[in-house]
Amino acid sequence: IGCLDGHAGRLVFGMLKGKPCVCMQGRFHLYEGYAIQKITLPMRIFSLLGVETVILTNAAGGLNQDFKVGDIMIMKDHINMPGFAGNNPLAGPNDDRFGVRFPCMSDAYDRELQQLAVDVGQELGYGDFLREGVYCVLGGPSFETIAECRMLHNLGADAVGMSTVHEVIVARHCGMRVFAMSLITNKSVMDYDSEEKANHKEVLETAQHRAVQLQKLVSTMVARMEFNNTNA
Ligand SMILES: O=P(O)(O)O[C@H]1O[C@H](CO)[C@@H](O)[C@H]1O
Ligand SMILES: Nc1nc2[nH]cnc2c(=O)[nH]1
Repeated sequence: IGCLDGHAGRLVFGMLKGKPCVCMQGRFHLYEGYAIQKITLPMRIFSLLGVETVILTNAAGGLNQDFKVGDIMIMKDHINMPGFAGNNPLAGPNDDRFGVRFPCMSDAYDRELQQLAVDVGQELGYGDFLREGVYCVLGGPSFETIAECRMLHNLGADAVGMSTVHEVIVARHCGMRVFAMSLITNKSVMDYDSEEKANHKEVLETAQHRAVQLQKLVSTMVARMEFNNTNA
C-alpha cells in the first residue's frame, strides 16, 4: 500500500468494537503513477472478503470559506475531475461479476451512515468542527493554483484532494455501503494577496492533531453500525 510520506502502507486485520474489520493504513494514488484500476483493486478484494461497509478518510484542502483547518467534513457527494477526462476506474470491459456497466452514483454516499456520523459527532462533542460537503478529486501531485481553487469553489466543491473518489466508485459498483470523510488539513488559497501556501507538512501536522478524534469517531460509528444495519 502507498508508502509515501503519511501513508504507513499496512493492511491490518482485527476486531474493532467486536466487529471484524480490515484496515488499509495508506492507499495508492494516481500521482504515484499507478493505473487507476490498481489503485482501486483493494476495494474488490475487500468485497470478495465479505466486507459490506467501507469507511474512507482523506486529507483535503478547504475550498469552503466557512471551513477551518481541523474541521472534519462528512462527504455527501463528489466531483470526479479525472473521470471527466476519461480516467474512471470502471473504464474498460465491465466485469459483470462485480457490478453493472453503468452504476448509479447519485446514491454513492450512504445517508444513514452520514446521519450516524452526525449523531455520534454531536455526542462526542465534535459539533463545532463537524461539517458536510462536496469533495473534488484531482490528479495531483501539484497543489492547486489560485485560479483552480476559485474555479472548483464556483463549481460547488467544498474540499479538494487527490484520492478517495476512485475507491468510492469501485466500492459502489460492487454494492458495498460507503461512508467517507475529509479532514480539512489546510485552507485552499483563493486570494492573490494571501501569503499562505499549501504544503504537505501542514497536511501531516493537522492530521496528527485530529488523529485521536477521528479514530474515536470511526470506532464509535463501527460500534453502532450493527444497530444501524438491523434497522435498515
Ligand atoms: O487523500 P489522502 O491520501 O488522504 O492525502 C492527501 O494529502 C496528500 C497531499 O498532502 C495527497 O495524497 C492528498 O490526496
Ligand atoms: N489537491 C489537494 N490535496 C490536498 N490534500 C491535502 N490538502 C490538499 C489540497 O489543498 N489540495
